[in-house]
Amino acid sequence: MNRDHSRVRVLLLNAALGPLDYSVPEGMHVEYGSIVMAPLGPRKIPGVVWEAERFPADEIDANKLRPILEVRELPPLSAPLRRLIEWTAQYYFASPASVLRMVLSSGAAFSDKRPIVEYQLNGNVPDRMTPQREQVFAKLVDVQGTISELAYKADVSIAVIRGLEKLGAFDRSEVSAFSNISPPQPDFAKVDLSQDQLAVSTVLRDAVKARAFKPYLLDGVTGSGKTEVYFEAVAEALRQDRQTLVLLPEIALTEPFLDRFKARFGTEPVSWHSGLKQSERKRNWQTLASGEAKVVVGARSALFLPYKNLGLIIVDEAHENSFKQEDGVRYHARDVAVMRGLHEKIPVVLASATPAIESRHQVEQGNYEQLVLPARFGGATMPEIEALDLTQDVPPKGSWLAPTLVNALEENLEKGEQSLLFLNRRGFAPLTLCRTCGHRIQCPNCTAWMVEHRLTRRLACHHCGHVMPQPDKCPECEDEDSLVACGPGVERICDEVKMLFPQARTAIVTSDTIWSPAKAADFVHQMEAGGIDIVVGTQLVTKGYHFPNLTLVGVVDADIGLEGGDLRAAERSFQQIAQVSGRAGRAEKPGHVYIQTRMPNAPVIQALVEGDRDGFYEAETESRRAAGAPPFARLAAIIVSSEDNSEAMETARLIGQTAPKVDGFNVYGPAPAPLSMLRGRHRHRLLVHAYRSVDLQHIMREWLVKLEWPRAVRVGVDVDPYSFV
Ligand SMILES: Nc1ncnc2c1ncn2[C@@H]1O[C@H](COP(=O)(O)OP(=O)(O)OP(=O)(O)O)[C@@H](O)[C@H]1O
Ligand SMILES: [Zn+2]
Repeated sequence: MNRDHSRVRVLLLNAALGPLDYSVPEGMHVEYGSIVMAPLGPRKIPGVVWEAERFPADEIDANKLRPILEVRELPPLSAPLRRLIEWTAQYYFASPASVLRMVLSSGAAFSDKRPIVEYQLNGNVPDRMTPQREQVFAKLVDVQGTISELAYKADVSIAVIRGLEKLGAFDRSEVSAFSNISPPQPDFAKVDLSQDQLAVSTVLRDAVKARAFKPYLLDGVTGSGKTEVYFEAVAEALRQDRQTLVLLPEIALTEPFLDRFKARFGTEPVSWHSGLKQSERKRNWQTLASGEAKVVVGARSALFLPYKNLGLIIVDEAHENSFKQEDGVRYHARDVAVMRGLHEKIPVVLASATPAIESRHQVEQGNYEQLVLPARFGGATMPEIEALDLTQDVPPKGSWLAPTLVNALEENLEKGEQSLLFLNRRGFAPLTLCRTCGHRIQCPNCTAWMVEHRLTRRLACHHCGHVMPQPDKCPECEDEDSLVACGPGVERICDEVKMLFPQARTAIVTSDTIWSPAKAADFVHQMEAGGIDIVVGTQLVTKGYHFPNLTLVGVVDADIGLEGGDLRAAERSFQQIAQVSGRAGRAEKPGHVYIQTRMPNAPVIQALVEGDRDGFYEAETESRRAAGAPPFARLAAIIVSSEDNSEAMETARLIGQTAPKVDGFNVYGPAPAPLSMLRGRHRHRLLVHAYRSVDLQHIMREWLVKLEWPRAVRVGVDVDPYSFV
């Protein structure tokens, strides 16, 4: 038999191993992209058949090859997807297996078609109650899920759920991982587009028909109808019987999106995010791989899924930094989306009211086409924006809202209109301090203060998740009643609002309160029904939402974002404040925005007040150009960490000392990271700066591959970094 047919290279789902060769037993059919099960030692692990020339590996003697055990009944991964996996691994210094893991989404691909058993409380209460059991009954009202999902949702151990199951507290039901879904209809509800909208949607529809790679920057002010416009492109993809992927930055935004999609297309799209149940995850994976799911809306991880015939990718709120993944494979979903478009030969639409400077630069370079929606839909006006100088308009002692803002809130309440206060800080207070000895309560695992969460009576580290009960005396000097909360978080602002306006109905919106799409849906419905007067929220409320009766926005502290100042600080502040301002006055009633600041003359604040977006962008772009910062050059961070500080330091020093000397390629550091301890690991950073003319990946690979460091040291590379801590 011809050796080439009996031997294949397989990329295994194991990040520690390179690809391995296997033999193909007679009668088994495999092709490139086939998903197979292969033996590895005593185990059996999944993998994908790959072109051998793309992953060099040691040639093993044909008679030593072990046979592939089975080919899964799943569509083979397409060539464009295989190229995307290779590109992502190469560009971001990740192992191909760790990218493959996102494609196969671990368990989701390997459904064995057995029905999944889910449980739901049935009202039977056991004779003996324990605190954990109480918790189950409190938290699992109307919740259905597998044993482990229920344990997770109730925050108890699996044993507690199992115990209750034995006592008959649950009803069980079998759910199939497979079901028929009715496809969205392109002409379910027609919308009349404005002239501007029509012009843009025509370009996008033609792009979908053209079936060619082309990136677009859909640049439209808040409330201009970007969603409405890209829906026309989705409709065209549906007519062409091709799939669409819509990426959203936050799972909290999926629920309102589903409603809106359903109103336009008659049925909900398939969703993909971390909040899915295992049964849903399996079903959704299978349906998008089979082509049955026509439209998928999801968080960044949806980008790597094996769509059968993708025809369009939309990245909504494309400027959002949450598209950058900060652990595992450190990729930027916006950028990988464009690469996927290139490989699949389809259009990619980046939609935003405040595009990233990187995206604008691509337009200037002629790589992306810009499509502009200059005005709000239906004659709604842009809100009036005013800066409040906190040094002049001083909040009373111990409070945070300036008198002018308080008056505005009061008037808005009287008018029966809704208000939103924005502060990008979860919890009650960012720091707890002892008045007697000056001790500050720090996380034991991180260089970070513990943040007080008064609603749950705990202190929490926002970096590693460590929590401790709220202490009643200073852990250092043991003085009682000496601990004070310093600075405000959203909970504290909400307390202030309640003191000022006891009659007002308030809501706190952060990832602590809105942690699932269902919670987000509750919030949206309450807002729409007029059940909330004043919302206090973090960046979670700044984007996407459309509440016609919301007319007042207060930015509690516009200066926070500029502290610490990495290269995008000003841009990010501008985007955040412009986005949150964009929630005000989106329908008939005009909106008003107050920005509290100590620096009313800062360029960011000035640009916001004057509505001079383009002026701000131009100045910011010029300063990036002058500084040789991205997008005019490229950066890569090297993060060295270990539980042993001297090991980490030595490795970082070794990396620094061996840095290659290449024109246009410079290495800065090492230096202790600003977050010098994270999850118990000491961290040191180096920063690589390279001009676009040099091949950063190639130089770095050649350099790092030759070095060795102790096993316990981790060296991570973050290409195009967004975080510098
Ligand atoms: N042609 C139209 N016909 C009817 N309603 C429209 C039309 N265009 C936009 N709208 C409505 O105007 C509101 C704002 O539109 P949309 O949410 O799409 O704006 P956006 O540009 O995505 O805003 P943002 O960037 O602030 O999220 C929505 O309620 C939308 O349904
Ligand atoms: Zn911590």
